[in-house]
Amino acid sequence: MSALLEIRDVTKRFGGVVANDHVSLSVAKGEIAGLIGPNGSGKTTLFNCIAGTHAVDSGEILFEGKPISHLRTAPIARLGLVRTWQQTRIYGEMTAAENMAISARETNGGLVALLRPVPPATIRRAEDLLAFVGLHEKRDEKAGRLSFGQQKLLEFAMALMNEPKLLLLDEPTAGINPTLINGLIDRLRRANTELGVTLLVIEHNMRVIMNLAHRITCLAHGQVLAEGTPDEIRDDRRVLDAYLGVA
Ligand SMILES: Nc1ncnc2c1ncn2[C@@H]1O[C@H](COP(=O)(O)OP(=O)(O)OP(=O)(O)O)[C@@H](O)[C@H]1O
Repeated sequence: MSALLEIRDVTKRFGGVVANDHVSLSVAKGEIAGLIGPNGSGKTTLFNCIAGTHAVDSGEILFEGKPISHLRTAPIARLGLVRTWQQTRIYGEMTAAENMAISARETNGGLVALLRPVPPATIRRAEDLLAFVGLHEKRDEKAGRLSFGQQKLLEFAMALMNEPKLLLLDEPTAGINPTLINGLIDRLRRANTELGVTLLVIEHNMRVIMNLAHRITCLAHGQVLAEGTPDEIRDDRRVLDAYLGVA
């Protein structure tokens, strides 16, 4: 598998805090990669650097072989690299279907595009994706009335609207009840196998990430501590120590 995303020696500081300290990692096209590490180890900062929210202090980030570290969020999203957030970002007063339509437009022309009628192809894709995440029956319900787990599924469907090549998911299962978690894992896997979306997933739930990821990178103190298959990471003493605060 060729590298879709390559992070080369990236450092990001906030004043005296080195949040990412010479981090290198790559995500192959077609894989589900996991990113783990104790609180404050630099996972979200790395996502922000990749997605263009933060400028890196040094190092380089390549997407499909092209440098993207100088680009902002919107142009990066247009290249097919999209992220989701720990907190859901949906419009509660709009219906699920309207949220889907808006997410298609936000990366394709800004708020001005909202004034234009929704193209039939967008409506069809929104319907298909709502069905894909199991929310088709809720399409006309206000998004703010959906359960938290359903809102996360809606947000996932919204992220798929623009046919991302790489989706960065920040704690997709946080706050979701165990029954819905299994459904979400299934949808993430199917997005990977059926829709061809490569995934890079930050996850604190070890059961989820060990189950889902093909390969896992563990950060500690802003640095890459370990990298390997779920089995290798599970058996790595350094990873356990980092979580116990020993490393
Ligand atoms: N905007 C910011 N300004 C100042 N310091 C920051 C900022 N963002 C992150 N940090 C610091 O950078 C370090 C890494 O934080 P980051 O949020 O990336 O870790 P994390 O692994 O995502 O943590 P968590 O698992 O708790 O979300 C922490 O010391 C944090 O306090």
